[in-house]
Amino acid sequence: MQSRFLSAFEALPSTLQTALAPLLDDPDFEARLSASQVAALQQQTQMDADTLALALLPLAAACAVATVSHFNVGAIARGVSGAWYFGANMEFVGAPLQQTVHAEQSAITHAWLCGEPQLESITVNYTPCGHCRQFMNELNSGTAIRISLPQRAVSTLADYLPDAFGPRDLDISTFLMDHVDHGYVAAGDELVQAAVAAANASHAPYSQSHAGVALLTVSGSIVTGRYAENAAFNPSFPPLQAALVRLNMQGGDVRQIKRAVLAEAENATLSQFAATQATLQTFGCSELLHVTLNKA
Ligand SMILES: O=c1ccn([C@H]2C[C@H](O)[C@@H](CO)O2)c(=O)[nH]1
Ligand SMILES: [Zn+2]
Repeated sequence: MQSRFLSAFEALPSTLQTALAPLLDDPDFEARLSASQVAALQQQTQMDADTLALALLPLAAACAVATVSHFNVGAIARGVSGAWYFGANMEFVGAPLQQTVHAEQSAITHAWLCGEPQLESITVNYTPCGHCRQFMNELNSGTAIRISLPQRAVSTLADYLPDAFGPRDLDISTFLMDHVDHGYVAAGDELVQAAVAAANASHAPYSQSHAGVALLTVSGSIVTGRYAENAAFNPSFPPLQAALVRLNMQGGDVRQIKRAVLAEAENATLSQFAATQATLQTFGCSELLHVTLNKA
């Protein structure tokens, strides 16, 4: 079992420990559960889905990298496919606080990067902040997404974010997690192509400044992240942060990043380059290639 899970695992109810042990003992456990794994856990523990998700939260929170606040937030995004995706907050020493990843953003991005088409629920160990409520309002599940918290009745985003401002106010009809392919191409190696694929699936309906990041780790694996814009602009989630979420969920560490590629649409209004470069430098990575995307 990955060391980050050890103490949280030991504090779980014993029936849940028994049911989870084979999954967590897999060294390649990527902090997500397939629909059949969720069904098996429910069957073995006799817990309903909301109870099980709440019980699993300490494991999600154990993925937090809270080097500034030491406040671990965990979230579990539950997809319509039946799969569940862990998320946790990430803080970056040496970078501005604005680069922080919230647990809800982490779980949602994790689900999106794994190809989940839509979310049904999100379970979190603290009440979602205003920024996360706004971030969630970009989703294709709209304000119907269920929000489950410890010792609180399950409500929807509509309850947590009344009188919401969202994509529809700007006449946008493509929502976060909708399947898109922007059809860009660029020449380059495998890492470049991974960044191109990420940009092609990015959500930038407000600026059309589609962007994707690909990271190469010291162990040779590639992790990608897609840019996700928000109707209120500031809660937009940068492509580097998305890749860092995936890296963290896979058990990786920002200090393992060897080389990075940022792929951005040609003549875009916005650029992620300076921010991406600055944040990567705080991890000791100075190898960032900037690739321009053209329509095929
Ligand atoms: O909704 C919230 C509120 C806060 N945090 C994180 C951000 C930061 O890392 C820490 C302190 O705010 O908690 C979340 O992950 N989600
Ligand atoms: Zn938040």
